[in-house]
Amino acid sequence: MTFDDAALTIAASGRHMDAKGWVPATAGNISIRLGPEDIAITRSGRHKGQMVPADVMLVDGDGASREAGARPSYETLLHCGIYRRFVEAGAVLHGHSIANTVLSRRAGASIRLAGYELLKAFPGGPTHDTVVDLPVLDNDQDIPRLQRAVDALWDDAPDAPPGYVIRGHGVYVWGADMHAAMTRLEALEFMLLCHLEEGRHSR
Ligand SMILES: CSCCC(=O)C(=O)COP(=O)(O)O
Ligand SMILES: [Zn+2]
Repeated sequence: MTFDDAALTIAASGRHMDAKGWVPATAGNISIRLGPEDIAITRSGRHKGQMVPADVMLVDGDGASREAGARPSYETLLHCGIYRRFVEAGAVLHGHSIANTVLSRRAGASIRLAGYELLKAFPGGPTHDTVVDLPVLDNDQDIPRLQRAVDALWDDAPDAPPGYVIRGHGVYVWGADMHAAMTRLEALEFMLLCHLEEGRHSR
């Protein structure tokens, strides 16, 4: 994929996430891996509902800007961490939905999703009859330190699902390409909303 194609895809994905209500204010960031050392990613502080291709820039595999003076997403190192760990990851999405924010504030170390048909969007077999324990990490403004915590989690749980939540902050999800990542994010946000609603009605 060329950088121009990636920028178009990322801009369209940002507008889609905004239409869903998952990226309020300037929340969220989005990337596509173009090669071993090239990642197209959203610039910091852009509103995802108004995204155009010029809101996307290039960084290297360590998150360093390839454009003099340009500022990539503050959370770029979290994207790099996913690409470094998972060779199959081709696109990463990060959003701040009400469901992932509220649920993560109440959760312990994970949010258990079980019995949902849409669990098929996650690895583990072509059935709803699986359980996904979505990891929840404490929020941290020190992004290198936060990435170290994510790496420690993956070291301990090599079968962790292709997503995690940062408490009171937002969700990270990835897939082989943008279509796969967005399908997974849509499935996950649907299940989290169901989980939230169930909690509300069982009180
Ligand atoms: C206003 S949201 C706070 C920052 C954040 O969590 C986020 O997702 C957006 O940061 P970026 O630097 O990618 O714009
Ligand atoms: Zn964020």
